[in-house]
Amino acid sequence: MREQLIKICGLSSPDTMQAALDAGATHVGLVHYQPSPRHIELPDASRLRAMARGRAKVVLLLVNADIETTSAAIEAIKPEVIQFHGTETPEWCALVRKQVNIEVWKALGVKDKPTLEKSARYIGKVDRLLFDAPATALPGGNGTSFDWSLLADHEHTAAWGLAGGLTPENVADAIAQTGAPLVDTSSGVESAPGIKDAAKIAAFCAAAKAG
Ligand SMILES: O=C(O)c1ccccc1NCC(=O)[C@H](O)[C@H](O)COP(=O)(O)O
Repeated sequence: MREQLIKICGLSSPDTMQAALDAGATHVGLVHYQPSPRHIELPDASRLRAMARGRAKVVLLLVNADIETTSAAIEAIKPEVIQFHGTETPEWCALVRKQVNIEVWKALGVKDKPTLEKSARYIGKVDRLLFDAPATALPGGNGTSFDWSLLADHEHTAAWGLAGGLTPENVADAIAQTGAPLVDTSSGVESAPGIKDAAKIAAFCAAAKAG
């Protein structure tokens, strides 16, 4: 039976990292992007990274980071995955993937069919596409969903995941509707922006596994 992949994104404290690991998250996201309420500095990120070693894959989340920031973050965190969540080009993603030999994901905001089809330019350049809601106040982490029916007849030719407004209450339905092999949440498991809630994390993971 296929394992449901579950990413809890925007973790920034040891207790909620522990909650995500104990709940069975397969991926844990660390946001290194100053404007985000989930931004984590590299020393703290490195300490959370150590907690996850051998239990879940650490996803370093960057948004249009320059080479120095990208290099420093990779060196400090040594993630299993880098998720680019800005306007990074397929060429940039492929270059980083080749240079550092780390799994690379590209997040894309799905507005309509054309934007979904444009994701094809990343095929072969990244390891996974993450279909998220379009950027609003932030490039991601806005707690808003996109129209999942847009995925109904989309031919997935690469590994992919679903993000945007997923909660313990709707994640099973999202999986049933889309067949998403990976689900990703940030706002939906928080009590306030940037404040992760251990009970919501557990509920999300349980619902996703049951989905
Ligand atoms: O989480 C953030 O604060 C964030 C900020 C800037 C870019 C990306 C960000 N999050 C990336 C993610 O993968 C989120 O989990 C994804 O966008 C879904 O967020 P949400 O709708 O809040 O569940």
